Amino acid sequence: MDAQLLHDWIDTQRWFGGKGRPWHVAGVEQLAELRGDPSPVRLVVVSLEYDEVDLDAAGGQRRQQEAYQVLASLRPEPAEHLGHVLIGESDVDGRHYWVYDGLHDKEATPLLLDLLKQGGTSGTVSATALAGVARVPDAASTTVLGGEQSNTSLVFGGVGILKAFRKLAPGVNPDIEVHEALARVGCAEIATPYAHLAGRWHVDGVEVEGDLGMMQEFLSGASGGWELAMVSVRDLFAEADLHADEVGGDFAAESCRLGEATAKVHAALAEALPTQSWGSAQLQAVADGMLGRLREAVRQVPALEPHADALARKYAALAERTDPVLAQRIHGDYHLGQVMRTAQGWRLLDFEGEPAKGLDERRRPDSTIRDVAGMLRSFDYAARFQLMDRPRDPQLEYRADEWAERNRSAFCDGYAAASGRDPRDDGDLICAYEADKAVYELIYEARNRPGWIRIPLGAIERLAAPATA
Ligand SMILES: Nc1ncnc2c1ncn2[C@@H]1O[C@H](COP(=O)(O)OP(=O)(O)O)[C@@H](O)[C@H]1O
Ligand SMILES: O=P(O)(O)O[C@H]1O[C@H](CO)[C@@H](O[C@H]2O[C@H](CO)[C@@H](O)[C@H](O)[C@H]2O)[C@H](O)[C@H]1O
Repeated sequence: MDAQLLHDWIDTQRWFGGKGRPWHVAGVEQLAELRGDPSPVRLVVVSLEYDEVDLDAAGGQRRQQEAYQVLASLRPEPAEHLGHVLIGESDVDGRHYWVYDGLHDKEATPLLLDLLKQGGTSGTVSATALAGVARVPDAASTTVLGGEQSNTSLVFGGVGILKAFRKLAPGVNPDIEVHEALARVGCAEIATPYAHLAGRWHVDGVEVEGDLGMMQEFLSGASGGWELAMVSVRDLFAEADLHADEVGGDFAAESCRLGEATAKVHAALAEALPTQSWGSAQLQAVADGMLGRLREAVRQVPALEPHADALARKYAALAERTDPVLAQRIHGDYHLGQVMRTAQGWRLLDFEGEPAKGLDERRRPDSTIRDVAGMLRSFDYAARFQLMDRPRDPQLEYRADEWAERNRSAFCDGYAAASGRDPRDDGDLICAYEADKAVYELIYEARNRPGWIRIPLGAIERLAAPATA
């Protein structure tokens, strides 16, 4: 397939993380042909290389490489209904095709479903079917989820959802690993995993193996945590003379239940996967990592500079802690967009960890306080998001503070009730992890949504301010 065509298409996709940096296609490798003539469907890995040269630890020059998954649906005739997902026209194996993004092609996606349901292999792709996949109907209709996603998710027959990973990495994908481990210990606060896909491709001439996708139970009728929080804040702003606990859409009881569900998942993770006890050396390493991210963020967002010393002191306090910290597998990128409320309770989604981190780092044990801090930051985001496009209004800002505080506190209450340990008792940890998350968000917003930078910057100003008696 034509490399320039793939380049120009990938460069415009929401799931492509390298926008704005020059890069080129280094190779296109076919892993499997799911259907042959006359309209082949091929699962390919596009390897790309960034043009800028980095220095590696030994001072050598190297270029960063990445691999992306594409399901290419090759049609000998143009398909008008797929015009919005056309990759382009290309000559392949001596024939002319219109090439489409097969994950959006309802004639191509059933081939993936068949493979997932049957298990077994096709080319270098292997499918592992788990118990629940039998519930997905054979002739399932497919819907592609819209929205801001780092991957592409397909809903089959309203019963199963397949997340096809776009950016691939050799090794075990944490989302699959964690879902399987949690299902094994009977954790109820997740969507049951149904099947997964792995494949083999080459990096620098060496064959590697990695995960391509996971199918799990589709939580039908569930509502997203972020959307529910938005409704609650909207109701509060509509009656700004009332307190957060007086309006109909009060969210505190849900936040408390979310805290409980979070604590249960943390307990299940500690049961299912290895844990560590961190002493001062490990805490120093964590503080160093946070400091490194802070320095990088100051380089990218100069408005952070005046607060950098104060944040660095919070990280130093973490390293001075004398009590050991239990480290275990955690969610890693926890926020209101990663949880859904079903009729039975909250469910946690997407255990992939922070997309910007490498796979090894994402699989490393960490303090559960990283997740708690992530969700506390998310309550702050939810409270302030609807103030973004309005003229400044001190009354609404006051209400937003109140909403954030009420729900942050309810979440910690729920977490404490279910775990027997109140996260607020670990003030030094919470403070350092919350600051680190806000710094991550600052970089994320600068790259993706510059208009939102005020939210994490405001949090950093508050966290950096000297404590008042
Ligand atoms: N099991 C599920 N049931 C219903 N909806 C889901 C399920 N998993 C994910 N979703 C929906 O898809 C969105 C993106 O899923 P997520 O796993 O976070 O993907 P990504 O890693 O691409 O961000 C979620 O916010 C949710 O709306
Ligand atoms: O869900 P992803 O794994 O893609 O996470 C990334 O994008 C999130 C935004 O969609 C980002 O979350 C930040 O914005 C949220 C509101 O949109 C807010 O609830 C979160 O608290 C805030 O961190 C996330 O950080 C990023 O990794």
